[in-house]
Amino acid sequence: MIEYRSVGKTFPDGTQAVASFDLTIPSRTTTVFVGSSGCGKTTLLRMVNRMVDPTAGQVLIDDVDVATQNPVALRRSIGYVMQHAGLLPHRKVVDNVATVLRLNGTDKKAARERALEVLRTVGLDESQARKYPGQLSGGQQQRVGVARGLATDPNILLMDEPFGAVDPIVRLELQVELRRLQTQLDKTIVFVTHDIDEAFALGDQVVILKKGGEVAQVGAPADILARPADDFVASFVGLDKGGRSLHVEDRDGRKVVVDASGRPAGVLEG
Ligand SMILES: Nc1ncnc2c1ncn2[C@@H]1O[C@H](COP(=O)(O)OP(=O)(O)OP(=O)(O)O)[C@@H](O)[C@H]1O
Repeated sequence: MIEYRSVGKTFPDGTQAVASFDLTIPSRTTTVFVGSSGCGKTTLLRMVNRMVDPTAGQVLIDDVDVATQNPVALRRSIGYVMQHAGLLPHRKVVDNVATVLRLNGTDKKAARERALEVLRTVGLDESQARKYPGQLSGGQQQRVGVARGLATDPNILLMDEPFGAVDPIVRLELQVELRRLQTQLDKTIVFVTHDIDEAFALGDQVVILKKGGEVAQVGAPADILARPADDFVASFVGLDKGGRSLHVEDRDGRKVVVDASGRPAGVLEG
């Protein structure tokens, strides 16, 4: 479990990124921070592994304040996946993944074996593992980024807009893949995005943020859609202009669900 208790962050230049933030993130679930640019998502995410230290309040992992932990050891014990995969271009894919393990003291052979195993988990084979990052597509590079985040089998995986730089179709594929991985691996995932559809697709718990890390609403996607807290949330999730409204039409005895613009979204069963 990760807990934010009255957490604030003011950067040395006086920018207040987060005013006062409280949240509990249950273990083995996916929590998504979603909000527009500059609302403090990345700052909040990075407080978990001490890439950013709060200037007020506490962040606790399983009841232990991260401020009491060695930052380097903490960072190595938590998976981190960033937007542009962040791979070393002159090192083969397998070595990019093995590097984290080597830093943790795993010997070379075991590190390579584990790297290949975790690359297989994210859908990459041995021939791709032997390539350099630049020889892979953007979507494949992101898979390598995820593999690297998972290499040490951390309990917590932090993901900062990991699918932001790939095209929409690959992005959907990666979302499906992450959901599959989550069922298989059971990690505590904290995921940052500014895309509400992505947040709803991935989050067990979705945290909609306003500027300064202010929480507009926290909840399961269906609950947010059913009961948006205010007009800001309704508009952010696309309820205000009928963007998500669906209705049922009878077509040859089948109940077809149709969106506001008349496009079919599916068929009602039962
Ligand atoms: N090192 C820093 N020094 C000063 N201000 C910072 C620093 N890092 C972030 N900020 C500011 O803090 C606020 C929150 O930034 P943060 O990156 O957490 O937002 P975000 O929601 O992740 O945005 P984006 O989606 O654009 O990445 C912004 O106003 C940003 O400019």
